[in-house]
Amino acid sequence: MRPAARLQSAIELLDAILVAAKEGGASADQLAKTFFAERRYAGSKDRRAVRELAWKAIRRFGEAPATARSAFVALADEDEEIALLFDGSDYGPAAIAPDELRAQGGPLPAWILPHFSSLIDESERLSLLDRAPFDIRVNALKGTREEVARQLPEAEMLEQSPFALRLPAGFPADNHPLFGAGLVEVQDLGSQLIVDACAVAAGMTVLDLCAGAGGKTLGLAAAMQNTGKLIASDTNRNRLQKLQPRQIRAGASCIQTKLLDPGHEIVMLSELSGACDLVLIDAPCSGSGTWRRNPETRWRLNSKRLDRVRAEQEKLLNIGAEMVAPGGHLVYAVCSIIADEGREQVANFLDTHPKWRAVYPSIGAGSADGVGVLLTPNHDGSDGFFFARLMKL
Ligand SMILES: C[S@@+](CC[C@H](N)C(=O)[O-])C[C@H]1O[C@@H](n2cnc3c(N)ncnc32)[C@H](O)[C@@H]1O
Repeated sequence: MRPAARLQSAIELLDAILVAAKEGGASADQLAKTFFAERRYAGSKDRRAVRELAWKAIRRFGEAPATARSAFVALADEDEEIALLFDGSDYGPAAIAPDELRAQGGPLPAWILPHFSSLIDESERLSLLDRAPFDIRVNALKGTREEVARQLPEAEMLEQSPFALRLPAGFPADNHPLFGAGLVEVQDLGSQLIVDACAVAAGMTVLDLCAGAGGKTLGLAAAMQNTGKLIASDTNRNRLQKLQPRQIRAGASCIQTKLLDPGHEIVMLSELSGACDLVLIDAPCSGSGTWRRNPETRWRLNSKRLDRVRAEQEKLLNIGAEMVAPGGHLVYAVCSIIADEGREQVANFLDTHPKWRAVYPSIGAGSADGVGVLLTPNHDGSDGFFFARLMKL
């Protein structure tokens, strides 16, 4: 494909991403896969170039542009290489008219800025849309970090967490034997630090209430040395089903999964009521801490959705709290840098639950945000997360 044709394809892909963001359709990654599957004539270099252009536009505009073309026309004002591609040639985009609509605004949605934690300064804001690094967690049930690092000479050992390694972006993980053998899992440093904050030990009874596909559950199983009772629950069958092959690969046999009916969680978990040493609530959230990885999710967030996830988080805190044994702990986590989902959510829980206290987690990263910890891309080199460790008296 000629460069102008690549730009025209990027405009078409971005239009599909804009429609999906508006209507709650497939993710940008999924749409890109379908887009290229339907255009077999595009070679791997074309696909990479089209994707890079589309993602450049996604990262550049915090609020959804009216059309993909308006985004690229605005980008052309800032980047001469893009401007030259509006050449009106066959398969390329038409030349830009002087009065054409241009997308406006900065890389972050203006409405969200007042909601950020007060720790999000200008340097953090600039880092929120950087390219995310590629981190892995070594599965201590199968090997040591040193052994894995010897097999991955390009890996950097991350000092903040005991099993974390960082690989160069674009590392071909898919067919690597270490992944197939369950020796390593792809997992951002921030997620690994949340597992560290759980401070679980062999033989404990642990509930991972919002386990999803079990990224953190597998880390917990390794920290528990595959002993004790580890229940992974979720209301989403598809996500929870993905845990099974990962669990087998990782050799984590102490995990039991439990599919929950929304609205009936407490009854369905009644055998764990007041019995858990640790409950992890990795709650659904705005995802504002992972915009580096999924920048188009900025276009899906609005104040109504934010209110909905906050209410869901409050409900989950109450469910999780019910399951903790006296003297046991609850770790509440969100991949968000929005104060209402993090610091304020936990402050509200403590105000309304007098038998609970916050305990500052001893981990090697983050900044204190209220009684919890905020991890941020610039300060910690991880995705953005808030988490707090609470004890039931
Ligand atoms: C942030 S994701 C969890 C990610 C997962 N812990 C991991 O490490 O990959 C939040 C999860 O909460 C689940 N969820 C939402 N409402 C729930 C509820 N009422 N009870 C349990 N899980 C719920 C969602 O289905 C989703 O999988």
